[in-house]
Amino acid sequence: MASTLHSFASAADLADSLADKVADRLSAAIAARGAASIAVSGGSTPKAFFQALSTRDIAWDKVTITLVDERFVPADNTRSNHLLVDANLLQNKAKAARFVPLYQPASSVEEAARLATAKSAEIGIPFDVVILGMGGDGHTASFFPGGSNLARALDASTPRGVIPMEAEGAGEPRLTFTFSSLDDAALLVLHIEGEGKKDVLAKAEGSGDEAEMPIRAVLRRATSPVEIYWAP
Ligand SMILES: O=C1O[C@H](COP(=O)(O)O)[C@@H](O)[C@H](O)[C@H]1O
Repeated sequence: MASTLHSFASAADLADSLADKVADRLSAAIAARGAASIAVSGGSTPKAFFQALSTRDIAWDKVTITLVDERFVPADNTRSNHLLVDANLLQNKAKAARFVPLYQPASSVEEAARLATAKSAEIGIPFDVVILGMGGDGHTASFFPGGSNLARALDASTPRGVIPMEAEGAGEPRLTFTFSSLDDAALLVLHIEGEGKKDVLAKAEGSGDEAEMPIRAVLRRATSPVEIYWAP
């Protein structure tokens, strides 16, 4: 499916524009079905966007927020994506939203993935909005090059749900939604910032294996068009 690049003069401009776009999509879903869902990424990039989105005037009590991926760490760990969402998105007007965490206090990441799959199954599918990020190694969600479960995660026939992932570049074991859970979102966004990420994107858009740069799976095979949001 084709992708469209939206470039902005600054990260602040991008955050505002993306927040407006996402808020419009969530409001449209609420108008149509009485509920809306969004799966967001962690990492360093989405903070300003989260803060902008949290102020938008929509019926947040009808919105379910989850993460596209998470570290297998509790929510008070500084590396938790849940902590980032708590501090920056579940604030202001968005405080009224329901949050479904991927981390579960289980004895193994495999068990946590099973529990997270069961909990997230209550969220309507497909997601109304998915916001992906991308690492300098070409990973997105927790689809890491060399990841223990990468082939399963990227296989379009793997059912929707959350699976475990371990990889050298990932630090802790991870929990990630599968490709099939994310690629058909009504609004599918890849949010990246900086010249370095633009170069990584250009490389990913070239030829080469998906396993080498897993973002390629999204750019090449997502059912929905990919809206790429970039600022320097
Ligand atoms: O590990 C992760 O990294 C990616 C990219 O993060 P960034 O810090 O380079 O913006 C992120 O999309 C993913 O959700 C996160 O778990």
